[in-house]
Amino acid sequence: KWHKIPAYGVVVSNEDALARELANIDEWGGIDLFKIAEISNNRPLTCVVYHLCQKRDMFNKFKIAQDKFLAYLMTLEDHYRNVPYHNSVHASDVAQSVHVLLSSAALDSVFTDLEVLAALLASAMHDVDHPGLNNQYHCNNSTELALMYNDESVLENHHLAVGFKLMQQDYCGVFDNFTQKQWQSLRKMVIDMVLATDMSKHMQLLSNLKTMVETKKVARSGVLMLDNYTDRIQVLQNMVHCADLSNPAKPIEMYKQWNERVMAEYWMQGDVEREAGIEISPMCDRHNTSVEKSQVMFIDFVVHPLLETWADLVNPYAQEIMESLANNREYYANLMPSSPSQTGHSKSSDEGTIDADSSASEDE
Ligand SMILES: COc1ccccc1COc1cc(C2=NN(C3CCCCCC3)C(=O)C2(C)C)ccc1OC
Ligand SMILES: [Zn+2]
Repeated sequence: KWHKIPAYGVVVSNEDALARELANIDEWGGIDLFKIAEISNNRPLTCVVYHLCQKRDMFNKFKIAQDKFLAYLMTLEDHYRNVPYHNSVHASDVAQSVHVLLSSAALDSVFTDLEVLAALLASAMHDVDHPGLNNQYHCNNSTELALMYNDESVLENHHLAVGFKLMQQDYCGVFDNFTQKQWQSLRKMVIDMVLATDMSKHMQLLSNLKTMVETKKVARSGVLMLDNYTDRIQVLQNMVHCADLSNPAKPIEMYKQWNERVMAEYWMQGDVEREAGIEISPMCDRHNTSVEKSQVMFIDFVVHPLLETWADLVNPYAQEIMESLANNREYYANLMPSSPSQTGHSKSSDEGTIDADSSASEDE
């Protein structure tokens, strides 16, 4: 018997409320993923990604069986853990943020449908089965995962292995109608994007993006011209990376919730390390972290440099994102004990800086 698929993929008590929450899905910060998690019985990833694929007509373009795609999304979502930050709400946030970045006028018709599908799929699976303990923890303790992946992008390799393994299950045969060429291209792009979410690759990614901005070719219509795989995948990798680090550029109420969650997860890791009598990772010690200072430094040394470069690439179509980031930085700078908020992005005081390159190997 043909089972009717619910409008948003998931059976919900109040479909109208879900429809309302999803109405502004095309806008930056336009939807509240926490509310969507509540309404969808904690299936934000399934309903957001299913809805985005419907809006982008992916099922017809690639002859994807909707029931199998839904089964895959549900199984993928089931394999996100109930950790404070790296759960399926974060993945749904990254997917929606990528959807908005992809829709930038500077990227109009730049990417193929296959590349768009790959970016959405990479976002959906990019943190699956995240244990709430970062790469540095796994490497320091030679955990099973660190041994499996020889300390190299340990979590990111694991997210990919789990995300693709789940597709092998026959009821998740999402890409049965793909040609071998399509499948291999999709798989390679998803792998390249998810591996690029490893924070230890941040400086390399940012430097590639800066080079692209300096050498960018723009058509008369104002859209970017990307004529080889290296350039195309670098823009896609940076897009997913920007989405992954976009919390500080979202409406303050949502940003504050993400901040509480990421601190909770880091402090839990610090508790595990303290219990085990091992060195507590930076930012993970609940007894001496300045929440506001962490945010200002995260923005000044990691998020602003990245989003500013992205804004240059798609100029002028990311001004709203940059304004939101600047407002949110002031919010936390004003909350910082003692120092009045500084204007602009001056170097923070000499208590050391965050070098995403060195310490970042610890994360994601
Ligand atoms: C240095 O910032 C922090 C330290 C500890 C707690 C919070 C912060 C600031 O707030 C956020 C941070 C992250 C992340 N930071 N990093 C790493 C951390 C190590 C230092 C340098 C590289 C960046 C990550 O990998 C993720 C993406 C998970 C994500 C959301 C945040 O806020 C909503
Ligand atoms: Zn992530």
